[in-house]
Amino acid sequence: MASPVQQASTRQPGAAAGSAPAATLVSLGGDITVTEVRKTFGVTRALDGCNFSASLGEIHAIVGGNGCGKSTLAKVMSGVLPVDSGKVSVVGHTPSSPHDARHAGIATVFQEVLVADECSVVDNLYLGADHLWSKTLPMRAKIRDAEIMMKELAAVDIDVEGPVGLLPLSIKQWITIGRALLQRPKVLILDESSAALDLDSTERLFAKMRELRDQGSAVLIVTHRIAELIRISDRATVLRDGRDVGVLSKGEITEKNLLGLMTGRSESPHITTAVAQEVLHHDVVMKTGKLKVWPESQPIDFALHKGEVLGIAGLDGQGQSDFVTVLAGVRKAAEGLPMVRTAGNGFTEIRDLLDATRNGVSYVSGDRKREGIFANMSIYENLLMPLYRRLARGGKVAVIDWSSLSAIFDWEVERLAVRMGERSNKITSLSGGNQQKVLIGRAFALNPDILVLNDPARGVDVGAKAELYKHLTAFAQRGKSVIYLSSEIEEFVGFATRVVVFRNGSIFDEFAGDAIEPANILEAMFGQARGNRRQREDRAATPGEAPPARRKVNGLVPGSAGLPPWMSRNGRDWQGTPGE
Ligand SMILES: Nc1ncnc2c1ncn2[C@@H]1O[C@H](COP(=O)(O)OP(=O)(O)OP(=O)(O)O)[C@@H](O)[C@H]1O
Repeated sequence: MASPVQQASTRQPGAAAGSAPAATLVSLGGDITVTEVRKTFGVTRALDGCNFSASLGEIHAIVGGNGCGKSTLAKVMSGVLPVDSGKVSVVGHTPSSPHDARHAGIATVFQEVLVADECSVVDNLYLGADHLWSKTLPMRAKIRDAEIMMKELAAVDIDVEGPVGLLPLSIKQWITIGRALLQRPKVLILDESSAALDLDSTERLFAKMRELRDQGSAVLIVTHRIAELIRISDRATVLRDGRDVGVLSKGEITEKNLLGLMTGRSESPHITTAVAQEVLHHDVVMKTGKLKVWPESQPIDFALHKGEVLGIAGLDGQGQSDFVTVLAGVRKAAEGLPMVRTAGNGFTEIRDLLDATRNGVSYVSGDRKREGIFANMSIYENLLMPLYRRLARGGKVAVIDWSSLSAIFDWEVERLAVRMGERSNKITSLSGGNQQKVLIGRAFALNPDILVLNDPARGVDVGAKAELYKHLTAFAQRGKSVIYLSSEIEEFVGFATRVVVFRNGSIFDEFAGDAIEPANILEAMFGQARGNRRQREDRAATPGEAPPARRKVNGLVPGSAGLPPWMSRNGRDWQGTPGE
Protein backbone atom coordinates (compact mmCIF):
# COMPACT_ATOMS: atom_id res chain seq x y z
CA MET A 1 0.00 0.00 0.00
CA ALA A 2 1.24 3.48 -0.79
CA SER A 3 2.37 5.54 2.16
CA PRO A 4 0.03 8.27 3.36
CA VAL A 5 2.37 10.91 2.00
CA GLN A 6 2.37 9.31 -1.41
CA GLN A 7 -1.38 9.04 -1.32
CA ALA A 8 -1.60 12.71 -0.54
CA SER A 9 0.41 13.35 -3.67
CA THR A 10 -2.32 11.84 -5.81
CA ARG A 11 -4.51 14.71 -4.67
CA GLN A 12 -1.82 17.26 -5.25
CA PRO A 13 -2.33 20.30 -7.37
CA GLY A 14 -1.84 19.57 -10.97
CA ALA A 15 -3.35 16.10 -10.58
CA ALA A 16 -6.86 17.42 -10.28
CA ALA A 17 -8.18 19.91 -12.80
CA GLY A 18 -8.07 23.49 -11.64
CA SER A 19 -6.67 22.60 -8.27
CA ALA A 20 -4.10 24.26 -6.07
CA PRO A 21 -0.47 25.25 -6.62
CA ALA A 22 2.30 22.68 -6.80
CA ALA A 23 4.00 21.46 -3.68
CA THR A 24 6.95 19.12 -3.53
CA LEU A 25 6.49 16.27 -1.12
CA VAL A 26 9.06 15.38 1.44
CA SER A 27 9.05 11.92 2.81
CA LEU A 28 10.08 11.92 6.42
CA GLY A 29 9.54 8.79 8.45
CA GLY A 30 6.04 8.14 9.68
CA ASP A 31 6.17 8.02 13.50
CA ILE A 32 2.59 9.20 13.38
CA THR A 33 0.44 7.82 10.58
CA VAL A 34 -3.22 8.09 9.83
CA THR A 35 -4.23 5.91 6.91
CA GLU A 36 -7.48 6.23 4.98
CA VAL A 37 -9.46 7.17 8.07
CA ARG A 38 -13.19 7.71 7.87
CA LYS A 39 -15.25 9.25 10.63
CA THR A 40 -18.87 10.26 10.23
CA PHE A 41 -21.39 12.00 12.48
CA GLY A 42 -24.80 11.11 11.11
CA VAL A 43 -24.73 12.26 7.52
CA THR A 44 -21.65 14.45 8.04
CA ARG A 45 -18.40 12.97 6.80
CA ALA A 46 -15.90 14.68 9.08
CA LEU A 47 -13.00 12.53 7.82
CA ASP A 48 -13.45 10.97 4.44
CA GLY A 49 -10.47 8.75 3.74
CA CYS A 50 -7.96 11.05 5.40
CA ASN A 51 -4.20 10.38 5.45
CA PHE A 52 -1.65 12.10 7.60
CA SER A 53 2.00 11.45 8.38
CA ALA A 54 4.33 13.23 10.79
CA SER A 55 7.66 12.49 12.43
CA LEU A 56 9.21 12.91 15.83
CA GLY A 57 11.41 16.00 15.86
CA GLU A 58 9.18 18.18 13.71
CA ILE A 59 6.52 20.85 14.11
CA HIS A 60 3.75 19.89 11.73
CA ALA A 61 0.71 22.09 11.03
CA ILE A 62 -2.72 20.76 10.10
CA VAL A 63 -4.50 23.42 8.09
CA GLY A 64 -7.89 23.89 6.41
CA GLY A 65 -11.15 25.80 6.40
CA ASN A 66 -13.72 25.68 9.19
CA GLY A 67 -15.36 22.26 9.40
CA CYS A 68 -12.85 20.44 7.16
CA GLY A 69 -12.04 17.85 9.85
CA LYS A 70 -8.93 19.15 11.65
CA SER A 71 -10.26 18.76 15.19
CA THR A 72 -11.71 15.36 14.33
CA LEU A 73 -8.26 14.29 13.11
CA ALA A 74 -6.71 15.58 16.35
CA LYS A 75 -9.34 13.66 18.32
CA VAL A 76 -8.79 10.33 16.57
CA MET A 77 -5.05 10.65 17.23
CA SER A 78 -5.79 11.40 20.91
CA GLY A 79 -8.10 8.45 21.51
CA VAL A 80 -11.10 10.74 22.03
CA LEU A 81 -13.00 9.46 18.98
CA PRO A 82 -12.96 5.97 17.50
CA VAL A 83 -12.62 5.78 13.72
CA ASP A 84 -15.26 4.18 11.50
CA SER A 85 -12.54 2.66 9.33
CA GLY A 86 -8.86 3.14 8.54
CA LYS A 87 -5.82 3.00 10.77
CA VAL A 88 -4.24 5.33 13.31
CA SER A 89 -0.75 4.74 14.64
CA VAL A 90 0.91 7.23 16.98
CA VAL A 91 4.40 6.22 18.08
CA GLY A 92 3.39 2.58 17.76
CA HIS A 93 0.03 2.91 19.52
CA THR A 94 -3.56 3.14 18.41
CA PRO A 95 -4.98 5.04 21.37
CA SER A 96 -8.40 3.76 22.38
CA SER A 97 -9.10 6.46 25.01
CA PRO A 98 -7.58 9.74 26.21
CA HIS A 99 -6.16 7.84 29.17
CA ASP A 100 -4.55 5.33 26.85
CA ALA A 101 -3.18 8.19 24.72
CA ARG A 102 -1.63 9.85 27.78
CA HIS A 103 0.15 6.62 28.65
CA ALA A 104 1.49 6.41 25.13
CA GLY A 105 3.00 9.91 25.57
CA ILE A 106 0.38 11.81 23.58
CA ALA A 107 -0.82 15.08 25.10
CA THR A 108 -3.54 17.15 23.47
CA VAL A 109 -4.71 20.69 24.10
CA PHE A 110 -8.22 20.91 22.71
CA GLN A 111 -9.82 23.87 21.03
CA GLU A 112 -12.30 24.55 23.81
CA VAL A 113 -10.47 25.81 26.87
CA LEU A 114 -11.18 22.95 29.26
CA VAL A 115 -10.66 23.96 32.88
CA ALA A 116 -12.61 23.31 36.06
CA ASP A 117 -13.39 26.86 37.20
CA GLU A 118 -13.99 25.98 40.82
CA CYS A 119 -10.68 24.10 41.22
CA SER A 120 -7.27 25.61 41.85
CA VAL A 121 -4.68 26.26 39.16
CA VAL A 122 -2.48 23.47 40.51
CA ASP A 123 -5.36 20.95 40.54
CA ASN A 124 -6.23 21.94 36.99
CA LEU A 125 -2.64 21.49 35.89
CA TYR A 126 -2.50 17.95 37.28
CA LEU A 127 -6.03 17.04 36.23
CA GLY A 128 -6.11 13.56 34.71
CA ALA A 129 -2.43 12.96 35.42
CA ASP A 130 -2.93 10.95 38.58
CA HIS A 131 -1.97 7.63 37.09
CA LEU A 132 1.36 8.93 35.92
CA TRP A 133 4.45 10.02 37.81
CA SER A 134 2.50 12.79 39.50
CA LYS A 135 0.62 10.31 41.67
CA THR A 136 3.61 10.09 43.95
CA LEU A 137 4.51 13.75 43.81
CA PRO A 138 3.86 15.55 47.12
CA MET A 139 1.51 18.55 46.95
CA ARG A 140 4.34 20.92 47.86
CA ALA A 141 6.32 19.79 44.84
CA LYS A 142 3.26 20.11 42.62
CA ILE A 143 2.72 23.69 43.79
CA ARG A 144 6.36 24.56 43.18
CA ASP A 145 6.32 23.01 39.70
CA ALA A 146 3.01 24.70 38.92
CA GLU A 147 4.42 28.09 39.93
CA ILE A 148 7.50 27.61 37.79
CA MET A 149 5.48 26.38 34.83
CA MET A 150 2.91 29.19 34.96
CA LYS A 151 5.57 31.86 35.43
CA GLU A 152 7.46 30.53 32.45
CA LEU A 153 4.42 30.22 30.21
CA ALA A 154 2.25 33.17 31.18
CA ALA A 155 5.04 35.50 32.36
CA VAL A 156 2.94 36.57 35.33
CA ASP A 157 2.86 35.64 38.99
CA ILE A 158 -0.21 33.56 39.64
CA ASP A 159 -1.55 32.27 42.90
CA VAL A 160 -1.59 28.63 41.82
CA GLU A 161 -3.59 27.62 44.90
CA GLY A 162 -6.38 30.08 43.98
CA PRO A 163 -9.41 29.13 41.86
CA VAL A 164 -9.23 29.30 38.10
CA GLY A 165 -12.73 30.74 37.60
CA LEU A 166 -11.87 34.44 37.71
CA LEU A 167 -8.70 34.26 35.65
CA PRO A 168 -8.70 35.68 32.12
CA LEU A 169 -9.25 33.36 29.18
CA SER A 170 -5.60 33.61 28.11
CA ILE A 171 -4.40 32.33 31.50
CA LYS A 172 -6.90 29.49 31.33
CA GLN A 173 -5.48 28.66 27.94
CA TRP A 174 -2.00 28.58 29.46
CA ILE A 175 -3.23 26.19 32.13
CA THR A 176 -4.42 23.74 29.46
CA ILE A 177 -1.08 24.05 27.69
CA GLY A 178 0.83 23.69 30.96
CA ARG A 179 -1.19 20.55 31.76
CA ALA A 180 -0.03 19.00 28.48
CA LEU A 181 3.60 20.08 28.91
CA LEU A 182 3.81 18.65 32.43
CA GLN A 183 3.32 15.22 30.84
CA ARG A 184 6.57 15.71 28.88
CA PRO A 185 4.82 14.35 25.80
CA LYS A 186 6.39 12.51 22.88
CA VAL A 187 3.59 13.89 20.76
CA LEU A 188 1.99 17.21 21.60
CA ILE A 189 -1.19 18.13 19.71
CA LEU A 190 -2.27 21.77 19.94
CA ASP A 191 -5.71 22.45 18.47
CA GLU A 192 -6.11 26.23 18.13
CA SER A 193 -4.12 26.70 21.31
CA SER A 194 -2.77 30.12 20.47
CA ALA A 195 -6.21 31.45 19.58
CA ALA A 196 -6.68 33.17 22.95
CA LEU A 197 -3.05 34.28 23.23
CA ASP A 198 -1.65 37.67 22.33
CA LEU A 199 1.49 38.15 20.32
CA ASP A 200 3.95 38.14 23.20
CA SER A 201 2.37 34.98 24.65
CA THR A 202 2.40 33.28 21.27
CA GLU A 203 6.16 33.80 21.08
CA ARG A 204 6.58 32.07 24.43
CA LEU A 205 4.45 29.20 23.19
CA PHE A 206 6.58 28.97 20.04
CA ALA A 207 9.74 28.84 22.14
CA LYS A 208 8.28 25.91 24.08
CA MET A 209 7.26 24.16 20.88
CA ARG A 210 10.76 24.50 19.43
CA GLU A 211 12.27 23.25 22.68
CA LEU A 212 10.07 20.13 22.57
CA ARG A 213 10.84 19.53 18.90
CA ASP A 214 14.57 19.88 19.52
CA GLN A 215 14.28 17.31 22.30
CA GLY A 216 12.81 14.88 19.75
CA SER A 217 9.07 15.22 20.27
CA ALA A 218 6.53 15.81 17.52
CA VAL A 219 4.39 18.93 17.82
CA LEU A 220 1.21 18.94 15.74
CA ILE A 221 -0.61 22.26 15.53
CA VAL A 222 -4.00 23.23 14.21
CA THR A 223 -4.29 26.96 13.64
CA HIS A 224 -6.03 29.53 11.47
CA ARG A 225 -3.34 32.11 12.14
CA ILE A 226 -1.58 31.74 8.82
CA ALA A 227 1.29 34.15 9.51
CA GLU A 228 2.11 32.27 12.70
CA LEU A 229 2.04 28.83 11.19
CA ILE A 230 4.29 29.93 8.33
CA ARG A 231 6.90 30.96 10.87
CA ILE A 232 6.70 27.98 13.18
CA SER A 233 5.97 24.90 11.06
CA ASP A 234 8.49 22.53 9.52
CA ARG A 235 5.76 20.95 7.40
CA ALA A 236 2.05 21.47 6.86
CA THR A 237 -0.71 19.11 5.79
CA VAL A 238 -3.76 20.73 4.25
CA LEU A 239 -7.24 19.21 4.61
CA ARG A 240 -10.32 19.95 2.58
CA ASP A 241 -13.72 18.32 3.10
CA GLY A 242 -12.31 15.63 5.36
CA ARG A 243 -9.47 14.65 3.03
CA ASP A 244 -5.78 15.47 2.88
CA VAL A 245 -5.06 17.51 -0.24
CA GLY A 246 -1.36 18.23 0.08
CA VAL A 247 1.75 18.32 2.23
CA LEU A 248 4.01 21.37 2.15
CA SER A 249 7.62 21.41 3.27
CA LYS A 250 9.14 24.39 5.12
CA GLY A 251 10.01 26.50 2.08
CA GLU A 252 6.66 25.83 0.46
CA ILE A 253 4.54 26.97 3.39
CA THR A 254 3.37 30.26 1.98
CA GLU A 255 -0.01 31.95 2.25
CA LYS A 256 -0.54 31.47 -1.48
CA ASN A 257 0.16 27.73 -1.42
CA LEU A 258 -1.90 27.20 1.73
CA LEU A 259 -4.91 29.10 0.45
CA GLY A 260 -4.70 27.44 -2.92
CA LEU A 261 -4.80 23.99 -1.34
CA MET A 262 -7.47 24.96 1.20
CA THR A 263 -9.84 26.29 -1.41
CA GLY A 264 -8.84 24.07 -4.33
CA ARG A 265 -8.47 27.12 -6.54
CA SER A 266 -5.30 27.82 -8.42
CA GLU A 267 -5.48 31.57 -8.08
CA SER A 268 -4.97 32.88 -4.60
CA PRO A 269 -8.15 34.35 -3.14
CA HIS A 270 -8.02 38.07 -2.43
CA ILE A 271 -7.96 38.12 1.32
CA THR A 272 -7.83 41.76 2.28
CA THR A 273 -11.20 42.47 0.79
CA ALA A 274 -12.29 45.14 3.25
CA VAL A 275 -11.01 48.62 2.61
CA ALA A 276 -10.95 50.93 5.56
CA GLN A 277 -13.24 53.82 4.82
CA GLU A 278 -12.72 57.35 5.85
CA VAL A 279 -15.24 58.14 8.53
CA LEU A 280 -17.57 60.73 7.08
CA HIS A 281 -19.70 61.25 10.14
CA HIS A 282 -18.64 63.15 13.18
CA ASP A 283 -21.67 62.26 15.23
CA VAL A 284 -20.73 60.65 18.50
CA VAL A 285 -22.84 57.54 19.12
CA MET A 286 -21.21 56.29 22.30
CA LYS A 287 -18.98 57.94 24.87
CA THR A 288 -17.41 57.60 28.26
CA GLY A 289 -16.34 60.43 30.53
CA LYS A 290 -13.76 59.74 33.24
CA LEU A 291 -14.66 56.06 33.20
CA LYS A 292 -12.29 53.91 35.22
CA VAL A 293 -12.06 50.26 34.21
CA TRP A 294 -10.18 49.40 37.40
CA PRO A 295 -10.10 51.39 40.64
CA GLU A 296 -6.42 52.26 40.15
CA SER A 297 -6.40 52.83 36.39
CA GLN A 298 -6.40 56.20 34.62
CA PRO A 299 -9.84 57.54 33.62
CA ILE A 300 -10.93 57.07 30.02
CA ASP A 301 -12.57 59.80 27.92
CA PHE A 302 -13.68 58.01 24.83
CA ALA A 303 -15.96 58.71 21.89
CA LEU A 304 -17.17 56.39 19.15
CA HIS A 305 -18.45 57.95 15.94
CA LYS A 306 -21.07 56.96 13.47
CA GLY A 307 -19.52 54.94 10.63
CA GLU A 308 -16.37 54.02 12.55
CA VAL A 309 -14.66 50.64 12.73
CA LEU A 310 -12.72 51.13 15.93
CA GLY A 311 -9.99 48.59 16.65
CA ILE A 312 -9.01 47.85 20.25
CA ALA A 313 -5.58 46.38 20.97
CA GLY A 314 -3.35 45.64 23.94
CA LEU A 315 -1.25 42.94 25.50
CA ASP A 316 -3.16 40.43 27.58
CA GLY A 317 -4.51 41.77 30.85
CA GLN A 318 -4.13 45.48 30.03
CA GLY A 319 -7.84 46.24 30.44
CA GLN A 320 -9.00 46.26 26.81
CA SER A 321 -11.25 43.24 27.26
CA ASP A 322 -12.71 44.68 30.47
CA PHE A 323 -13.35 47.96 28.63
CA VAL A 324 -15.31 46.42 25.76
CA THR A 325 -17.38 44.31 28.12
CA VAL A 326 -18.20 47.49 30.06
CA LEU A 327 -19.28 49.20 26.81
CA ALA A 328 -21.54 46.23 26.02
CA GLY A 329 -23.12 46.24 29.47
CA VAL A 330 -21.68 42.82 30.31
CA ARG A 331 -19.74 44.11 33.31
CA LYS A 332 -19.51 47.23 35.42
CA ALA A 333 -16.61 49.66 35.44
CA ALA A 334 -14.95 50.60 38.73
CA GLU A 335 -16.18 54.18 38.16
CA GLY A 336 -18.51 55.69 35.59
CA LEU A 337 -20.91 54.37 33.00
CA PRO A 338 -20.78 54.36 29.21
CA MET A 339 -23.40 56.44 27.42
CA VAL A 340 -25.10 55.62 24.14
CA ARG A 341 -27.05 57.87 21.80
CA THR A 342 -30.80 57.35 21.88
CA ALA A 343 -33.33 57.59 19.07
CA GLY A 344 -34.27 61.05 20.37
CA ASN A 345 -30.64 62.21 19.95
CA GLY A 346 -29.91 62.40 23.63
CA PHE A 347 -27.65 60.01 25.55
CA THR A 348 -28.56 57.29 28.00
CA GLU A 349 -26.44 55.28 30.39
CA ILE A 350 -25.64 51.61 29.86
CA ARG A 351 -25.98 49.92 33.23
CA ASP A 352 -26.36 46.35 32.05
CA LEU A 353 -26.76 44.09 29.06
CA LEU A 354 -30.47 44.85 28.80
CA ASP A 355 -29.79 48.61 28.61
CA ALA A 356 -27.24 47.92 25.92
CA THR A 357 -29.46 45.71 23.73
CA ARG A 358 -32.46 48.02 24.18
CA ASN A 359 -30.35 50.88 22.89
CA GLY A 360 -28.98 49.10 19.87
CA VAL A 361 -25.69 47.69 21.20
CA SER A 362 -24.94 44.03 20.36
CA TYR A 363 -22.05 42.02 21.76
CA VAL A 364 -20.06 39.06 20.42
CA SER A 365 -17.77 37.33 22.86
CA GLY A 366 -14.65 35.43 21.85
CA ASP A 367 -15.14 33.16 24.88
CA ARG A 368 -18.01 31.27 23.32
CA LYS A 369 -18.08 28.48 25.89
CA ARG A 370 -18.59 30.84 28.81
CA GLU A 371 -20.39 33.84 27.35
CA GLY A 372 -21.73 32.69 24.04
CA ILE A 373 -23.38 29.44 23.13
CA PHE A 374 -26.36 27.70 24.69
CA ALA A 375 -24.85 24.21 24.52
CA ASN A 376 -28.13 22.32 24.86
CA MET A 377 -29.95 24.27 22.19
CA SER A 378 -30.11 23.95 18.43
CA ILE A 379 -28.16 25.96 15.90
CA TYR A 380 -31.43 27.72 14.98
CA GLU A 381 -32.26 28.63 18.57
CA ASN A 382 -28.73 29.78 19.24
CA LEU A 383 -28.72 32.19 16.32
CA LEU A 384 -32.19 33.57 16.92
CA MET A 385 -32.32 33.45 20.71
CA PRO A 386 -32.19 37.21 21.40
CA LEU A 387 -34.82 37.90 18.71
CA TYR A 388 -36.97 35.17 20.12
CA ARG A 389 -36.80 36.84 23.49
CA ARG A 390 -37.42 40.28 22.10
CA LEU A 391 -40.47 39.18 20.13
CA ALA A 392 -41.89 37.01 22.88
CA ARG A 393 -41.87 39.82 25.41
CA GLY A 394 -45.31 41.21 26.30
CA GLY A 395 -47.06 37.91 25.77
CA LYS A 396 -47.16 38.37 22.04
CA VAL A 397 -45.73 34.98 21.17
CA ALA A 398 -48.69 34.26 18.95
CA VAL A 399 -47.91 37.11 16.59
CA ILE A 400 -44.30 36.21 15.95
CA ASP A 401 -43.68 35.97 12.25
CA TRP A 402 -41.83 32.67 12.27
CA SER A 403 -41.21 32.75 8.55
CA SER A 404 -39.38 36.07 8.83
CA LEU A 405 -37.24 34.63 11.62
CA SER A 406 -36.46 31.72 9.37
CA ALA A 407 -35.49 34.13 6.61
CA ILE A 408 -33.11 35.93 8.99
CA PHE A 409 -31.57 32.59 9.92
CA ASP A 410 -31.09 31.58 6.29
CA TRP A 411 -29.62 34.95 5.39
CA GLU A 412 -27.06 34.96 8.21
CA VAL A 413 -26.10 31.33 7.73
CA GLU A 414 -25.59 31.81 4.04
CA ARG A 415 -23.59 35.02 4.10
CA LEU A 416 -21.36 33.78 6.92
CA ALA A 417 -21.03 30.40 5.14
CA VAL A 418 -21.82 28.35 8.24
CA ARG A 419 -21.05 24.71 7.48
CA MET A 420 -23.82 22.73 9.16
CA GLY A 421 -26.20 19.80 8.91
CA GLU A 422 -29.83 20.22 10.05
CA ARG A 423 -30.68 23.55 11.68
CA SER A 424 -32.31 21.59 14.50
CA ASN A 425 -28.98 19.91 15.42
CA LYS A 426 -27.35 21.06 18.62
CA ILE A 427 -24.90 23.93 18.27
CA THR A 428 -22.20 21.68 19.72
CA SER A 429 -22.40 19.53 16.59
CA LEU A 430 -20.72 22.39 14.71
CA SER A 431 -16.97 22.82 14.45
CA GLY A 432 -15.51 25.56 16.67
CA GLY A 433 -15.20 28.11 13.87
CA ASN A 434 -18.75 27.50 12.73
CA GLN A 435 -20.07 27.95 16.28
CA GLN A 436 -18.29 31.30 16.32
CA LYS A 437 -19.95 32.27 13.03
CA VAL A 438 -23.38 31.53 14.55
CA LEU A 439 -22.60 33.93 17.41
CA ILE A 440 -21.59 36.62 14.92
CA GLY A 441 -24.80 35.95 12.96
CA ARG A 442 -26.77 36.32 16.19
CA ALA A 443 -25.31 39.78 16.80
CA PHE A 444 -26.07 40.91 13.22
CA ALA A 445 -29.60 39.47 13.44
CA LEU A 446 -30.44 41.92 16.22
CA ASN A 447 -29.93 44.72 13.70
CA PRO A 448 -27.90 46.82 16.13
CA ASP A 449 -26.50 50.33 15.68
CA ILE A 450 -23.27 49.44 17.46
CA LEU A 451 -21.59 46.05 17.30
CA VAL A 452 -19.06 45.29 20.04
CA LEU A 453 -16.90 42.31 19.10
CA ASN A 454 -14.47 40.83 21.60
CA ASP A 455 -11.88 38.87 19.61
CA PRO A 456 -14.62 37.41 17.41
CA ALA A 457 -12.42 35.76 14.80
CA ARG A 458 -10.92 33.24 17.24
CA GLY A 459 -10.96 29.92 15.39
CA VAL A 460 -12.50 31.40 12.25
CA ASP A 461 -10.73 30.45 9.02
CA VAL A 462 -8.95 32.97 6.86
CA GLY A 463 -11.60 33.11 4.12
CA ALA A 464 -14.42 33.58 6.62
CA LYS A 465 -12.44 36.32 8.37
CA ALA A 466 -12.15 38.24 5.11
CA GLU A 467 -15.91 37.91 4.63
CA LEU A 468 -16.48 39.13 8.18
CA TYR A 469 -14.39 42.26 7.56
CA LYS A 470 -16.41 42.92 4.43
CA HIS A 471 -19.74 42.59 6.26
CA LEU A 472 -18.56 44.81 9.09
CA THR A 473 -17.23 47.44 6.70
CA ALA A 474 -20.57 47.46 4.85
CA PHE A 475 -22.34 47.69 8.21
CA ALA A 476 -20.29 50.77 9.15
CA GLN A 477 -20.88 52.33 5.74
CA ARG A 478 -24.59 52.21 6.49
CA GLY A 479 -23.91 54.65 9.32
CA LYS A 480 -23.53 52.02 12.04
CA SER A 481 -20.46 51.61 14.24
CA VAL A 482 -18.15 48.74 15.12
CA ILE A 483 -15.88 48.19 18.11
CA TYR A 484 -13.51 45.35 17.30
CA LEU A 485 -11.09 43.96 19.87
CA SER A 486 -8.47 41.63 18.47
CA SER A 487 -5.48 39.79 19.88
CA GLU A 488 -4.14 39.53 16.32
CA ILE A 489 -2.98 43.00 15.32
CA GLU A 490 -2.76 42.21 11.59
CA GLU A 491 -6.55 42.13 11.65
CA PHE A 492 -6.76 45.92 11.92
CA VAL A 493 -4.80 46.75 8.80
CA GLY A 494 -7.04 47.77 5.91
CA PHE A 495 -10.09 47.27 8.08
CA ALA A 496 -10.16 49.55 11.12
CA THR A 497 -10.57 53.30 10.70
CA ARG A 498 -8.98 53.97 14.08
CA VAL A 499 -7.15 51.80 16.63
CA VAL A 500 -6.74 52.49 20.33
CA VAL A 501 -4.11 50.66 22.35
CA PHE A 502 -4.60 49.82 26.00
CA ARG A 503 -2.03 49.72 28.77
CA ASN A 504 -2.63 49.48 32.49
CA GLY A 505 -6.39 49.66 32.18
CA SER A 506 -6.51 52.82 30.10
CA ILE A 507 -6.08 54.08 26.55
CA PHE A 508 -2.36 54.59 26.03
CA ASP A 509 -2.20 55.54 22.39
CA GLU A 510 -4.28 55.86 19.28
CA PHE A 511 -3.73 55.48 15.53
CA ALA A 512 -5.72 56.41 12.46
CA GLY A 513 -5.36 56.13 8.68
CA ASP A 514 -1.91 55.16 7.43
CA ALA A 515 -0.56 55.02 10.98
CA ILE A 516 -2.53 51.78 11.50
CA GLU A 517 0.45 49.52 11.01
CA PRO A 518 1.38 46.44 13.03
CA ALA A 519 4.77 47.89 13.99
CA ASN A 520 3.23 51.10 15.36
CA ILE A 521 0.53 49.28 17.27
CA LEU A 522 3.04 46.82 18.65
CA GLU A 523 5.32 49.56 19.91
CA ALA A 524 2.42 51.17 21.72
CA MET A 525 1.41 47.81 23.19
CA PHE A 526 4.90 47.54 24.65
CA GLY A 527 4.87 51.05 26.03
CA GLN A 528 6.41 53.09 23.24
CA ALA A 529 4.31 55.81 21.66
CA ARG A 530 4.11 56.53 17.96
CA GLY A 531 0.50 57.32 17.38
CA ASN A 532 -1.46 60.40 16.50
CA ARG A 533 -1.83 61.39 20.09
CA ARG A 534 1.70 61.31 21.37
CA GLN A 535 1.49 63.23 24.61
CA ARG A 536 -0.51 61.45 27.23
CA GLU A 537 -0.24 62.12 30.89
CA ASP A 538 -0.66 58.49 31.73
CA ARG A 539 2.22 57.34 29.56
CA ALA A 540 5.35 55.82 31.04
CA ALA A 541 8.12 58.36 31.39
CA THR A 542 10.69 56.20 29.62
CA PRO A 543 9.87 54.12 26.58
CA GLY A 544 10.12 50.43 27.27
CA GLU A 545 9.86 50.85 31.02
CA ALA A 546 6.94 49.57 32.98
CA PRO A 547 4.39 52.26 33.74
CA PRO A 548 3.47 52.48 37.41
CA ALA A 549 0.29 51.07 38.94
CA ARG A 550 0.37 47.43 37.97
CA ARG A 551 -2.74 45.44 38.59
CA LYS A 552 -3.17 42.21 40.49
CA VAL A 553 -5.96 39.71 40.13
CA ASN A 554 -5.69 36.52 42.12
CA GLY A 555 -2.06 37.50 42.59
CA LEU A 556 -1.71 37.99 38.85
CA VAL A 557 0.53 40.79 37.69
CA PRO A 558 0.58 41.84 34.02
CA GLY A 559 3.70 40.68 32.28
CA SER A 560 6.79 42.18 30.74
CA ALA A 561 6.51 45.83 29.87
CA GLY A 562 9.66 46.15 27.75
CA LEU A 563 9.94 45.21 24.12
CA PRO A 564 10.33 41.49 23.53
CA PRO A 565 13.91 40.51 22.70
CA TRP A 566 12.98 39.55 19.14
CA MET A 567 11.58 42.95 18.29
CA SER A 568 13.96 45.65 17.16
CA ARG A 569 13.94 48.96 18.95
CA ASN A 570 12.64 50.78 15.91
CA GLY A 571 9.80 48.30 15.71
CA ARG A 572 10.23 47.84 11.97
CA ASP A 573 11.38 44.26 11.77
CA TRP A 574 9.09 42.77 14.34
CA GLN A 575 7.78 40.25 11.84
CA GLY A 576 11.15 38.54 11.70
CA THR A 577 11.74 35.01 12.79
CA PRO A 578 12.31 35.12 16.52
CA GLY A 579 14.17 32.29 18.04
CA GLU A 580 14.71 30.44 14.79
N1 LIG B 1 -19.82 15.63 17.70
C1 LIG B 1 -20.21 15.97 16.48
N2 LIG B 1 -21.49 15.77 16.08
C2 LIG B 1 -21.89 16.10 14.83
N3 LIG B 1 -21.08 16.64 13.90
C3 LIG B 1 -19.80 16.87 14.25
C4 LIG B 1 -19.29 16.55 15.54
N4 LIG B 1 -17.98 16.88 15.59
C5 LIG B 1 -17.68 17.40 14.38
N5 LIG B 1 -18.77 17.37 13.58
C6 LIG B 1 -18.81 17.85 12.18
O1 LIG B 1 -17.69 17.32 11.51
C7 LIG B 1 -17.15 18.30 10.62
C8 LIG B 1 -15.67 18.50 10.93
O2 LIG B 1 -15.59 19.14 12.20
P1 LIG B 1 -14.20 19.54 12.86
O3 LIG B 1 -14.49 20.09 14.22
O4 LIG B 1 -13.26 18.41 12.78
O5 LIG B 1 -13.73 20.70 11.87
P2 LIG B 1 -12.47 21.69 11.98
O6 LIG B 1 -11.73 21.57 10.70
O7 LIG B 1 -11.71 21.44 13.23
O8 LIG B 1 -13.20 23.10 12.01
P3 LIG B 1 -12.83 24.48 12.79
O9 LIG B 1 -11.72 25.08 12.00
O10 LIG B 1 -14.07 25.29 12.65
O11 LIG B 1 -12.49 24.14 14.18
C9 LIG B 1 -17.98 19.55 10.78
O12 LIG B 1 -18.94 19.58 9.74
C10 LIG B 1 -18.68 19.36 12.11
O13 LIG B 1 -19.94 20.00 12.11
